[in-house]
Amino acid sequence: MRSIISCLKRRRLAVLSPTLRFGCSIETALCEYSSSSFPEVILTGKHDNFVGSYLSAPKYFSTGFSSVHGERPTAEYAKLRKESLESEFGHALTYKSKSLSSLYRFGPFLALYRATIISFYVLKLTIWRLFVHDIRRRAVKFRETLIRLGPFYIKLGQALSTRPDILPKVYCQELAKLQDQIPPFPTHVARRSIESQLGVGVSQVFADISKEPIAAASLGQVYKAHLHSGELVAVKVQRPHMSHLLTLDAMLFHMIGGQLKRFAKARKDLLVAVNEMVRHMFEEIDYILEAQNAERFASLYACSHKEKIVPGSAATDNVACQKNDGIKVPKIYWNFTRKEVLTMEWIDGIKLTNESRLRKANLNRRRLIDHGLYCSLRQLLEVGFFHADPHPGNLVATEDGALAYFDFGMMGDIPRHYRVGLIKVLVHFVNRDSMGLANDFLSLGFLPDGVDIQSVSDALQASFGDGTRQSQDFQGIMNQLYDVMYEFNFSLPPDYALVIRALGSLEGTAKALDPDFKVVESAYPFVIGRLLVDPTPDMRRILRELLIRNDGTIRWNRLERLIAAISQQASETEGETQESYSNPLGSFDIRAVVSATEDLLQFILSDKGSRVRVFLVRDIVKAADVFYQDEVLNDLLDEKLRARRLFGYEMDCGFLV
Ligand SMILES: Nc1ncnc2c1ncn2[C@@H]1O[C@H](COP(=O)(O)OP(=O)(O)OP(=O)(O)O)[C@@H](O)[C@H]1O
Repeated sequence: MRSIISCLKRRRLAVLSPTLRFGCSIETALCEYSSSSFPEVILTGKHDNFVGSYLSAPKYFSTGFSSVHGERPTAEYAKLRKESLESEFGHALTYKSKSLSSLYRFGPFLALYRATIISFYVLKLTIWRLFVHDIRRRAVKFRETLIRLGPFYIKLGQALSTRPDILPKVYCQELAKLQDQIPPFPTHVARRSIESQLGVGVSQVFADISKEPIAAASLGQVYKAHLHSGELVAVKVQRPHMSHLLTLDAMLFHMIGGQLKRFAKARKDLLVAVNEMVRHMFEEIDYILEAQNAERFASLYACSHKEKIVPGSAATDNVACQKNDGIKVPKIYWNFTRKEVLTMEWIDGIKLTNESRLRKANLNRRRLIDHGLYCSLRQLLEVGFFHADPHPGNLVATEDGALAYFDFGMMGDIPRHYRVGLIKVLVHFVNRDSMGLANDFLSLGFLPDGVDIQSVSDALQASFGDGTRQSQDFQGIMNQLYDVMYEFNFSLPPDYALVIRALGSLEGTAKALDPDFKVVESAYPFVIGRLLVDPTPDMRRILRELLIRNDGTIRWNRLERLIAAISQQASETEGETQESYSNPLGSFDIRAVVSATEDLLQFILSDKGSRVRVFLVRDIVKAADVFYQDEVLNDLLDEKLRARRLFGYEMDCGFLV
């Protein structure tokens, strides 16, 4: 409380008082603000007809005004953005004027009021914890408290659920249950918001709209409506005053967090992580950005893209596209979309958790899982732009067997070196190469510089245990890794936290269809495919690591699996398969295999491959020995069928004797 009062005295609560004046356009002003020297404090500007408040998060502003994913915004986007802002802030002096100006006039008191409420709940929780020592009960209470505290804290809890580097595992598991916990807000408020955002009456835009929301979520709720043209649409309307509420809570949280850091030995990176989460939250309440994300996602994944691999290139968006019905994304109606209202095509779907409806619709679950996993792996390992929250509420099956994605508010964009890093982690994990894994974690920034890498490797090696890990759940594997890494003060870079969230959500969703589903195992053929088709040096190095041990010996079992996968792919390509559909996960261009094999042979024949050649010759001699001494040879001589299976044609094996 003292800190709030001191901030009030120092007038750092700019959000609540019209301290800044400017005489330029809204965009220029906000851009200037974003690059101003203000710390993470809310900024308010008042200039005749403009009152606004924003968290000074430069990335947030840059997303909105100067760059979208590093590109200049399209003219259409900039126009919509401007309209949205003007409508938002214009209303400060129109129909919402009273409520908003009173909000600002009484701002400091509102902040104090809110701070009191938050303190009350925090105090209650702290006292309760003094009497309850069971960590699971504590975690449940923590989750319940977050729900009481509202959208900001619910979203924060959802984000924290993927951060076992910040919170204990039990808490993370409990917070993962935080979904759609807020009751819907009244429809008349939603209608008013639609009208104010679109600038016309609801009946002028929609021929009809459902009386009650079809779905309510933490930040908004969805209505079903018909346009006058007859098209069925979903209208997502944001909860009122969302940006103000989030801003206020974010600011108070930041202030309290700052003080906590001073008094308690809070982790240094905690506030950085929370700031990143808040940034994502602000992105989520910008439906124009969400609509853009949906279109980008559709253009990349709603049809099958064969990436043109440009050796060494970082850009992966240059894709050629063939139509594929496997993935669907709702089409955006830009004319009826603003910052707080999103109008999109209505997609009728069956929730993946609704087993009986899926069965009735005669949908092939295996196909749904494979397509979902294939799409997710392409997002994470191939293209980089990914849906960070594919939980069962955001993925539905359509009657024709496609998978539809909803909710593009939380998206991640990982650069190529991170994607390669992820593949390395997977391969080192499968190889149980603890030193490789430890080095990956260090180079990806999971571990602080100067960490004793040998100790990390030893701890990881010990955790590999009895060798059953490969078939474990992704969540199980992560939990085990976290347990090990916790000792070494590891922290997850925000992008990776999102990747892990995406994989965790995906596994949860797939498990709703198939309780035995394992992400890591199922992803393996895809990873192999990536390694084969991508001829860049780093990928070739990983392929070699997969097949050849550090000491130069060859992993024959892996090679055998690889050859089996290739021959299956070859037979599918030739149309020999009897299956009703071909699994996209193991599909790759057979020409790429030839090129990969050539590269591998070149390596073996090069100077660097001299050790491998020694082991190769040794293994061949050993194998020949087995042929001479074992019954295998007799079997071969006796059963020509076996010979045919081994060599592909009937032969006289006599020469071997
Ligand atoms: N285009 C659509 N067609 C049909 N139903 C939809 C559509 N878009 C959303 N829905 C329904 O509305 C629900 C909520 O939508 P969405 O997840 O986009 O909202 P949200 O406010 O972003 O939720 P969250 O709290 O998960 O961020 C979805 O789970 C889905 O059931």
